[in-house]
Amino acid sequence: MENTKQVKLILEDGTEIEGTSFGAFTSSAGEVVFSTAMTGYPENLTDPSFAGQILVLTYPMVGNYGVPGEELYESISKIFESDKIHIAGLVVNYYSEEHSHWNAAKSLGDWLKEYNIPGIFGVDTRMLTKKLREKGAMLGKIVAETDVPLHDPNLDNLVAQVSPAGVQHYGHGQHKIVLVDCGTKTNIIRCFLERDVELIRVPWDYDFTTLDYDGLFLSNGPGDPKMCAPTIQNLHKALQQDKPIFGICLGSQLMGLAAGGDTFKLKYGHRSHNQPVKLTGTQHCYITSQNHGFAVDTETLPAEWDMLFENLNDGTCEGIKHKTKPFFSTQFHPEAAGGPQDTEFLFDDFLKAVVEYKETQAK
Ligand SMILES: NC(=O)CC[C@H](N)C(=O)O
Repeated sequence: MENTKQVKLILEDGTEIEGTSFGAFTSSAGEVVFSTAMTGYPENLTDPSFAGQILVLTYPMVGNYGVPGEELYESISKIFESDKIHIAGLVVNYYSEEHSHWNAAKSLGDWLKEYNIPGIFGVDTRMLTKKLREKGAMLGKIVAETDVPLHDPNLDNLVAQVSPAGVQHYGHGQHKIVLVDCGTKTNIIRCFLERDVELIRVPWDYDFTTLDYDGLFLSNGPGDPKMCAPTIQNLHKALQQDKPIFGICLGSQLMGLAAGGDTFKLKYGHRSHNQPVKLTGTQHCYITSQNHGFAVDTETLPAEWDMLFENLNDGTCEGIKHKTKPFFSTQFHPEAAGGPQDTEFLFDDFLKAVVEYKETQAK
């Protein structure tokens, strides 16, 4: 065994669990959250929405397919959801040191080491998940040699930390889409570039209302949506117009806040690849990929807005929609990566709304 150093996972309620270190032998604090997805750790670890979080995976064997090598397409990763690991730490039951997969370039442990992120294995992650479900998401820390204080990442402006510094352009399609990057997953960019789009990717606090565009997209991102005051202000202005707007995850929460509604923190969040959501007014259920700890409080939405999707596990809001204007959002991830791709058609619905908007403008 390459590394048999012991480390501890300590939760804010006093729970202490001993395990073995893999990845970087260092200490780290964050919010402890769990995902019940069975695969997809390369995607999860690079999803910027996980910034500040110690991720517990309930699937018992992790690392067996290693980590793929990077490949770029027009400066965008073809493989990962951003250009680095964002989690604060990783907690697994069995870490498989021997990996084997046709596109593996390195082990999960070596990849974590590259970014100085600690992992702990030998933890009963299902017991831990039951605890997090009963008590709710908790702060915690992985402690190696030196202790660190607990830290609540939801008090930080994590979006400002993961959003890009400048504006970038991609694609040469017919429809000009502004993507407000609050920590976007690259598969959202890939989903747009597979369609007839020119993408203008702007930072979270950029005043996009001054730009010439046909449709506005609001990305996913880490932390409490209420930290994004400048984005909410700009979005509020965009809501006064008629140009189509689509938001995913944090983008959905920002849409709710800009519309005048409120958001709240869920007891333990939704993180998995099999979350059932119902399209309001129908009996259609979609199985979706999710990663969120906050949600829009539908009770607080103004009269012009409706819930678009409902989570069939806990009844919470999985998306909202304006009753008359082409504005809609999903709390889940239609771009998947990882997870089911059943709702990718929502990108087409958005672009259809863009085409319709442009046709009415041309009349
Ligand atoms: N994936 C996301 O965009 C997550 C949004 C927000 N940070 C939440 O946890 O609810």
